[in-house]
Amino acid sequence: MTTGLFITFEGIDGAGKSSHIETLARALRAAGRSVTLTREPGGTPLAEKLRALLLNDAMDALTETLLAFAARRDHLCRVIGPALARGEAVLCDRFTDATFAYQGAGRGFDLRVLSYMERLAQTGIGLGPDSMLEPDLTLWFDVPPEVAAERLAAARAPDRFEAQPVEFFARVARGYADRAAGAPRRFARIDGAQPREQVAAQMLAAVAARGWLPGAAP
Ligand SMILES: Nc1ncnc2c1ncn2[C@@H]1O[C@H](COP(=O)(O)OP(=O)(O)OP(=O)(O)O)[C@@H](O)[C@H]1O
Ligand SMILES: Cc1cn([C@H]2C[C@H](O)[C@@H](COP(=O)(O)O)O2)c(=O)[nH]c1=O
Repeated sequence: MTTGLFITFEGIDGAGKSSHIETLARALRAAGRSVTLTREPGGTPLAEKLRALLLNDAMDALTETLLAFAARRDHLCRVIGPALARGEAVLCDRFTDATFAYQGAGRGFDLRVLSYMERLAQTGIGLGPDSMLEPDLTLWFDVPPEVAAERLAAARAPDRFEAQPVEFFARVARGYADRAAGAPRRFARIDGAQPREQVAAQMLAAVAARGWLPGAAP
């Protein structure tokens, strides 16, 4: 039985997820929670090796998908599941919605196969043999692809995904919108195009609205 809190951060590259995850960690710690901060692909020694392959080596969409789910399974078994069982808040920079957005909407990989793999990878982690573990909340940083591209161009050398054209990110953004429409209670849309302080305020309000931070009544 899991007793913790599982919050994921999603959005296209350059949306501002990584800039805000630490802010939420600090707020939750100040509210008395133990926090595990982690990311996908990655979060374990094995998954970090798979991340390096996924971000740097050329491969087809099926190979990307298999690597993403292999990394996720190891991460769930070794880090996320145990932290939730200890009652911690797990803040994860990307999770399965990224696979639906990037490999599904971005690359055109079959969404029904992704749904099957999602169930396979996320079942048997803390909740009992037949229950699929899902985030309690997904903070979706929604930013127009052109804005994200401008930010990234100013920030760093691109990896294999960040080097994709703006049309790819327009498809990925639609993929996130579709996932959000399919799970409106789990998703909170954050307008990531706002200045940082306003983005942080939206994020904290979304968590407080669920009763996990002081400030807003659930
Ligand atoms: N609200 C904002 N306004 C302007 N610039 C921002 C904002 N949020 C983040 N940035 C800047 O945009 C760039 C990308 O931000 P960040 O790395 O947090 O995005 P990300 O969503 O984690 O991207 P990736 O998924 O590619 O790692 C950074 O240079 C960051 O400083
Ligand atoms: C989990 C996951 C990630 N990706 C892509 C999305 C990003 O371009 C990179 C991760 O880089 P970040 O700077 O940490 O955001 O990987 C993917 O294609 N599929 C996935 O399942």
